[in-house]
Amino acid sequence: MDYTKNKKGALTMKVIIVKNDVEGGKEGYKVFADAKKNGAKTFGLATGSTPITTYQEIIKSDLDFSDSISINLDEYVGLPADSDQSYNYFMHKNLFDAKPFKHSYLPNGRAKDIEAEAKHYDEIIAENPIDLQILGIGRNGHIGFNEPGTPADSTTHKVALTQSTIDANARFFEHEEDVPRFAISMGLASIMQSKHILMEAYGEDKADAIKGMIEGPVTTDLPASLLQNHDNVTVIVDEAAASKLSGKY
Ligand SMILES: N[C@@H]1[C@@H](O)[C@H](O)[C@@H](COP(=O)(O)O)O[C@@H]1O
Repeated sequence: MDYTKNKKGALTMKVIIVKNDVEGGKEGYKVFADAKKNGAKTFGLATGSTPITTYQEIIKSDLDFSDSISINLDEYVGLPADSDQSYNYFMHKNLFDAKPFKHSYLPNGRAKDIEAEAKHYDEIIAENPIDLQILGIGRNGHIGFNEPGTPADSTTHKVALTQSTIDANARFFEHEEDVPRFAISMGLASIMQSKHILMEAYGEDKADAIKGMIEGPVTTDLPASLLQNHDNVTVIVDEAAASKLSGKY
């Protein structure tokens, strides 16, 4: 375990390398438990397969979020209301049904006016500053749905998903053409405002993105690399996702 230096030479990312996602979930749980103990009230949550083991550990525990707020990163745009592919559905199934929060916010991907919804979501984030934000990473280094090239000062916005993300997400859908082409996502600036960021990544197909995030240049071509300029980031990766790192951690 060690720290990596950002461009300013400050110690930033705490990198924890684990055997697999099950071990990672236990470490992730500890980060949530510590945050709660230290008075965190608002938790930024993520979907995807990555945070599931952390959510499972939280569910098994006696952590109580009934006095906490959750704010999710993103949601697909335009899925049918009853879709079991929505991130709203995912969060209920994987966390909220077992561990209800006082209030849980997700962007409304079925809003008529997505721009107005984005503005409303930024107001929610401003009123509830995020104490701990959990993140996964896309194979192209995206965080939330902030694809390469997203401006660093972006707030919540509508996103056209890249083909790489559509392909990666197709595994969750019956047909590739069912994968939504648009989403609404917190922006990079919104994510960077969180007091503490927990990034988790598992598997070899995340190795390039993790290498760029920790050891590459800070560039919006790989949005997660911006995290080098945040002063409180914990990274939990398995050996496969860490396999391309050249520094000692
Ligand atoms: N919007 C989500 C991201 O929040 C997530 O980090 C990424 C990786 O997903 P997975 O964890 O399944 O690899 O997928 C989607 O694009």
